[in-house]
Amino acid sequence: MHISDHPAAAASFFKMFDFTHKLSMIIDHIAIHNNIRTRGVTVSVLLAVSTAILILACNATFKLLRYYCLQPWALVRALQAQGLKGPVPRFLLGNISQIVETRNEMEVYDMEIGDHNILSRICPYYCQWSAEYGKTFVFWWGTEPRIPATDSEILKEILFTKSEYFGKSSIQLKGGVLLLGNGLIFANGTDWAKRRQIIAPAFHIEKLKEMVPLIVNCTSQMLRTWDQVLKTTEGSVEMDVCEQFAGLTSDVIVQTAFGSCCFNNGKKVFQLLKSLERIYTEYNRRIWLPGCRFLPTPLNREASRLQQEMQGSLKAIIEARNKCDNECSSRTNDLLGLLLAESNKNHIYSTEQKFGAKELVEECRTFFFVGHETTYLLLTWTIMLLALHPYWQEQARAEVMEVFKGRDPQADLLNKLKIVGMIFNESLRLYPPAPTLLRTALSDVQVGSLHVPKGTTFWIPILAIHHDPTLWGADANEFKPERFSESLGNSSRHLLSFLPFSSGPRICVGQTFALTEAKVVLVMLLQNYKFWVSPKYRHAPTSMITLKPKYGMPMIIEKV
Ligand code: HEM
Repeated sequence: MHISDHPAAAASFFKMFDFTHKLSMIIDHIAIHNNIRTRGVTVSVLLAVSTAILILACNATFKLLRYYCLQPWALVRALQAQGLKGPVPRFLLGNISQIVETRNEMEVYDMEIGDHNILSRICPYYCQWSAEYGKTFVFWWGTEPRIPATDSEILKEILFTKSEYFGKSSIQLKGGVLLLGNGLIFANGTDWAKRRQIIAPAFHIEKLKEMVPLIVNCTSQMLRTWDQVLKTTEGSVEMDVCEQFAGLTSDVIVQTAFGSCCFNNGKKVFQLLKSLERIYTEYNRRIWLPGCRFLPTPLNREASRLQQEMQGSLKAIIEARNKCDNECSSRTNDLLGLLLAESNKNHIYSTEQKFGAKELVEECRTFFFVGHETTYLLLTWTIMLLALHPYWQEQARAEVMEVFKGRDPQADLLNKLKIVGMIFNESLRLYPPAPTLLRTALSDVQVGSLHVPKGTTFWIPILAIHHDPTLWGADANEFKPERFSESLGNSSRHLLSFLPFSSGPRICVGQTFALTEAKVVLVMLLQNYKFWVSPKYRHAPTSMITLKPKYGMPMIIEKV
């Protein structure tokens, strides 16, 4: 256990240091008056240091004991007293080992291509436990109790009516910060409200419209390279579209959110994120005891080196943007422009709400990750579904041809794409890029008939909700875009059955950005190419933070 792993222990260390100093001065005073000295080192110093070490050790032990034993034990009792059952947790690990083992077992095999019943593969532990204990049970992620929430009335309370009682826990922060950064996505309370207020204007619909030509430009560059490859082959080519879309969406987020002067450093950040993702995957395959991540193992050392390089590249982006020429400074309303303006302000906010250089770096890191990862996955799964369903591929192409008549996509016409919208919704339902959500009670709160103690987390399995036959019908695992023929607002179906972007005040801030980008790219793809699934494709969806195809998405591509 490292001292920095536990902020409270770190604080007590510094208090103790101060205390040692004062104690040593008092004892020194007594020692000098009584003439007690041993080889130049006063007895007082030795006495004070050993007393301080003892007190420090007791204090830290008590805090660790409270954090890892007493608090979880109190939570177990409070939840059990209300009749909540669940799998038996192990000391410190909770049910992590069962989760990791069942997931690894399922991933040994590939699925049939065209089989969209992926819940039992992605969340096998949930299927097993919900069959055994019913809809509401409790399992443990380390020392954090997690209660699945799928009922719409409960979801309404967590995400809307009582959302202020919920936030992100320190365990979630520790798990995700490696990739996602400690930005808006992990903030709580007034800190979250302040950050959201600064960031939201960058995603205003009018701002997004200005970004469409930039997205068209980035997509054209990708398609030019595809055309060049196609010229050298006999009319068709095989390509891993997952890799292609990852590159494209990273170019788009750098250009639209950070400015063109950041391009090279932006590329570097994405390479580093890719390496960090490999490490994160490796971390998730193992079972970790608290503090293990601070041991100097080769994996931990590599993670720390990459983290440092990442901080360096992000700082370079911020410096470059600060010095940037007119091209960038005219776009002060993009994401980085807004963040820089905020951090350059003379702050009237309390230290807690301060938006300084550190916050700026972390926020940029969040946007680098979430700004491209989820959108390239939406595009990847959508192309797979269209390749498997030529009827819908043709319907979508016909609509695109009718609306744009072969021209580049324009912002004002994008909302005329009804069929394309239905296809994206159905793709987000079957393959939600963010398959689960977590909401931790920041104080005691009543939810439905449950008294939820502070520290309890609701685990919202978006994937399970989206595949639930009681909500979506017996054909819930089939690709049927016609389900979304009514607009979502008019649909009689409960809004909380479809949560790809979450809902309530913490709904994805980049939702419209992502859908605008995805539409522009899909329009340009359908105008130019036809898609078939390659015989090399292995259907093996896997989930770490996001839901992705384990072995990429090789596709056969042909000119229209
Ligand atoms: C298909 C694409 C996307 C999907 C499916 C998606 C999904 C989500 C979900 C489910 C959440 C809630 C997470 C939670 O509360 O734990 C979320 C939050 C967030 N998303 Fe997205 N997202 C997408 C694209 C984007 C893009 C393009 C950006 C930015 C450019 C973005 C930025 C964010 C941020 C900053 C949050 C945190 C919001 C807050 O807590 O106030 N997302 N997203």
